[in-house]
Amino acid sequence: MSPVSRTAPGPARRLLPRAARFLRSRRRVLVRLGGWSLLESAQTFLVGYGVAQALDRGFLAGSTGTGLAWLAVAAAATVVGGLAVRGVFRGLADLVEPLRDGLLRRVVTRALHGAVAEPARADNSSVSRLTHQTELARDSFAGLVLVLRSFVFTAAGALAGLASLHPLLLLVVLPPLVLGLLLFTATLVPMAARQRDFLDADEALSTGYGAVAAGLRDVVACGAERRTAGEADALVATEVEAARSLARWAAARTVALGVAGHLPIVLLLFATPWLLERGLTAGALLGALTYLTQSLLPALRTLMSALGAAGTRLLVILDRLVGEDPPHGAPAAAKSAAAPSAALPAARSGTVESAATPAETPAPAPARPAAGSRVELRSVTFAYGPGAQPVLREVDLTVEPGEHLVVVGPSGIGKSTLAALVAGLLTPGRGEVLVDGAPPRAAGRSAGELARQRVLIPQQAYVFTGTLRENLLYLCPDDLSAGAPDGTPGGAPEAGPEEERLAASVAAVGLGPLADGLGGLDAVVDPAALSQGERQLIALGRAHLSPAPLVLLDEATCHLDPEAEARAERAFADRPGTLVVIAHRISSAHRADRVLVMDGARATAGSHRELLDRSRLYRDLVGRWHTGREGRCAVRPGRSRAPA
Ligand SMILES: Nc1ncnc2c1ncn2[C@@H]1O[C@H](COP(=O)(O)OP(=O)(O)OP(=O)(O)O)[C@@H](O)[C@H]1O
Repeated sequence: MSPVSRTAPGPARRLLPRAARFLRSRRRVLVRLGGWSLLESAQTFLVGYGVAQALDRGFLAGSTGTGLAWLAVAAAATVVGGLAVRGVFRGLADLVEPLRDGLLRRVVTRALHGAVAEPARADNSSVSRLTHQTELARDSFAGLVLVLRSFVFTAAGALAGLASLHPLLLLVVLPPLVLGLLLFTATLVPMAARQRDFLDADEALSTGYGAVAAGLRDVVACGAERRTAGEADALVATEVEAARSLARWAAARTVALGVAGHLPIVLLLFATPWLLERGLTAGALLGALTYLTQSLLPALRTLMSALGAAGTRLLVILDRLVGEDPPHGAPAAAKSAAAPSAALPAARSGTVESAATPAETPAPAPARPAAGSRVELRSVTFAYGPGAQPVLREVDLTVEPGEHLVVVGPSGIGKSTLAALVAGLLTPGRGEVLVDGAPPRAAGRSAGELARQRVLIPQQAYVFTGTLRENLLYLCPDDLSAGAPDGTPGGAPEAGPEEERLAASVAAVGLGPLADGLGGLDAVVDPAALSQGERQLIALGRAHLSPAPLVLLDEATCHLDPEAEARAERAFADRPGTLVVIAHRISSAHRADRVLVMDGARATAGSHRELLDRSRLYRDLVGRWHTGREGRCAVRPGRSRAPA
């Protein structure tokens, strides 16, 4: 029924021995619960029996007093039932809390063992197991004990009552009841399997989306959008199919509920003339209906829905908490869900083409940037929402190929927005942005081609777990990244012109000491262990090596000290290509061919000297920078738009 169903021994069979052990060790609690529950049987019996006697011996026999007395018996039975419930709840805690404690102990032990075995690998799912899943298990178990026990004792009381009123009543009521119960029982195991499939598919989907979200920059930068979307679609389709399959079994369960829960009443009414002919009294008929409608069938319905929902949930959760230890907490399907990121290692190692779909295969690109791109903004207006004030209004700008432009302006004026527009991450509301005569996101241009056309390094530099070499060659074509003799990307290469270029870029941006400290280019980098400045150096090295003729540095050196920043910027100025720097320090402006001052609606361009004469805002900014009131990274979480 489902493509994700299993043939391995089901969770029920795996858990049964443990459940039996758990219950055996709590015999006394069970006996106490049984004792209180017997009172519930008595209550059920007395309610139906009292109603029948009230009618036959009292009201129909002309003795109102007797009738009322029997009704009083039925009412008293209800009070006794209340006492029984109180006792049951007391006993319940003694059964349920040990289960929860045991589960918690097991989860903590497993998490600690996992952490000791693999310290670098955090098992975050333990938190969910410790809190949400153990609570769910406890609540579901408590609900099931209550409902199951109540059904057994209520059914015993009701069936005894029916038999005492007229044995033939059992003949009418029992067959549909048993048939419905059998049907229901038959759905239990497949339903649990479907529930498990659904949970697995759901976990796989969220793991998959998590992986995609974490690797979005890689996906966009490497042109793997279609492939990633295809993999995400497959995960969604699996979950849809699992949900459909679950719904089909839920429908089968509804049929079982109809047979067991409604057919006995219909049959009883249908068989009434036949029963009356065989000595059934009106009181007994009313008593039988009371048993069915007030006790037996409500208990059955509660049992079925509780077993259906809480039961299957409990089975699945318990299996997860106490079942076989998965390699490190993740279910099999969840691991396969990491599939979208499978595209990433190839992409990360620099083989951009290997990550792109055939339709998106980028055209061969020069290994070194050409003279540079020409960037034009023609009357560009951009706002972040339909009703929002434009951040840029009617901005015109031309950056010539090979030019080095520095953009300055007060915080929040739109400098990063400008960079994102040029990089093609945003599209202007009005006007046009052209890079070498075409919009960066021109129709037909793949993400891979876009990555070869320009590099944008934001403040929050992106470094991934992999070797330093892989990080640096991430945006390079194959000729440089496939340096290993066997062509294995990222392998230890032989010295050659490409290796020299790699070394030259490392030296140019000032990455040498960091590379040495890490253990060389083939040392594995742990992003979390790097400082922000170190991450920026690696991202700068990556941009420097890329063949893109346009480099956009959006405060990409803000965590470097002034000397390191100057060195990195010099490296980019010396690199062929067009360079646009969103300035972090005014010293950047001194090094530029031209400076663009953004001032709300206006943007003025000129050399540093010219702007000191012409722009009051520029003079202010220079003054502020010199007095040290500017120059910190203004990272705003959640606003990063740029793949590095
Ligand atoms: N994703 C976004 N959604 C809505 N508004 C945004 C978004 N990103 C930026 N803005 C707003 O657009 C304006 C310009 O932001 P932008 O980041 O381009 O300025 P900036 O000059 O680069 O600032 P800073 O120097 O502080 O980095 C700001 O008012 C900012 O709050």
